[in-house]
Amino acid sequence: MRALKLHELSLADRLADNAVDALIDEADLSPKPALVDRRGNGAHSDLHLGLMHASALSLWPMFKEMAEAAIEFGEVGLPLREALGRIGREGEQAMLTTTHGVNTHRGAIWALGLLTAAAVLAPRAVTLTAAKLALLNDRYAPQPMSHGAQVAQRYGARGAREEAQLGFPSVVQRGLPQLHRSRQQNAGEQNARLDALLAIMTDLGDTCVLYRAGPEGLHAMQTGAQAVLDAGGSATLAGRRQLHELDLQLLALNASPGGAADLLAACLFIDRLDGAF
Ligand SMILES: CC(C)(COP(=O)(O)OP(=O)(O)OC[C@H]1O[C@@H](n2cnc3c(N)ncnc32)[C@H](O[C@H]2O[C@H](COP(=O)(O)OP(=O)(O)OP(=O)(O)O)[C@@H](O)[C@H]2O)[C@@H]1O)[C@@H](O)C(=O)NCCC(=O)NCCS
Ligand SMILES: Nc1ncnc2[nH]cnc12
Repeated sequence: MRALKLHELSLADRLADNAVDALIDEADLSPKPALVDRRGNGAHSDLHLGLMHASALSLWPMFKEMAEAAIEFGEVGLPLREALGRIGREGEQAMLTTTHGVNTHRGAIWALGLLTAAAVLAPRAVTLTAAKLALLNDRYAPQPMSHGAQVAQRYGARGAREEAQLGFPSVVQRGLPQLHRSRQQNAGEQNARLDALLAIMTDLGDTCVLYRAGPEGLHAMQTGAQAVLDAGGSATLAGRRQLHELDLQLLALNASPGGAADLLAACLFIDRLDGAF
């Protein structure tokens, strides 16, 4: 049978491929501090790499449906926002069925879902358009006392919702510039991605870390990530030593930067967007 060429796939197909590839590349990237990677489960007892892959693949139809909804509605507005909310909730159910109830990618569904729709509407202004969608209030969204909501109440933390509503500052101001800088310095692609993750961690109010390890854990994540970059980044021996220290410290605190991992996937998605059009 003749293989399909890239341009014969629909835009929705290509964006769904891009989103799932970003999730798989994030999961595979190693060594990530306290996160699931090729080495092991990090700070998680209920996650492993195979589950992260299965979860990512289970989300492909959801990302395609989100892109198709954006094509159908054609503009930022409440009808599209509420369609994305419904599709996202169904996607979460598909994820939970695949993982037998483990939350692998809730934050990623939110961030990459908004970015996928935004990439259809305004490929040159993706984060701004995603922010406009995130600012609209989905009347059908349940208001559970999520981990994010609990730490927002306890510490006044800015979580996944605000990150999107502000246009993903951790991605635009930290992750993507570091990814490009490290590539320019010939760090190698895997080291450049690790550096991008670390740059996101230096400033993020990651509600996963706050929920599991409180402000002490968040401080350890932010200062430890900065120390790796200050030592020269993941491509250098001194940076690798600091990265190992950070891994040990976060594991001891049970502090998994799951929010930062999702935002690295968002970086990789945006970085590859040119190839999807
Ligand atoms: C608006 C929502 C994002 C809901 O947000 P909220 O903060 O209320 O809910 P949470 O359930 O806490 O999920 C937010 C997830 O976002 C990631 N995250 C954390 N901090 C940030 C941040 N500062 N910026 C961006 N993203 C962030 C994070 O996801 C990752 O961690 C997950 C594991 O977390 P958790 O469940 O807490 O897990 P553990 O500690 O491991 O649990 P136990 O071991 O104790 O069991 C993992 O999934 C990563 O993805 C946060 O978890 C949005 O979700 C929403 O409204 N959804 C409804 C439907 C919808 O509209 N969908 C999208 C349409 S486009
Ligand atoms: N690699 C990873 N490990 C743990 N939690 C995550 N959430 C998203 N990616 C993750």
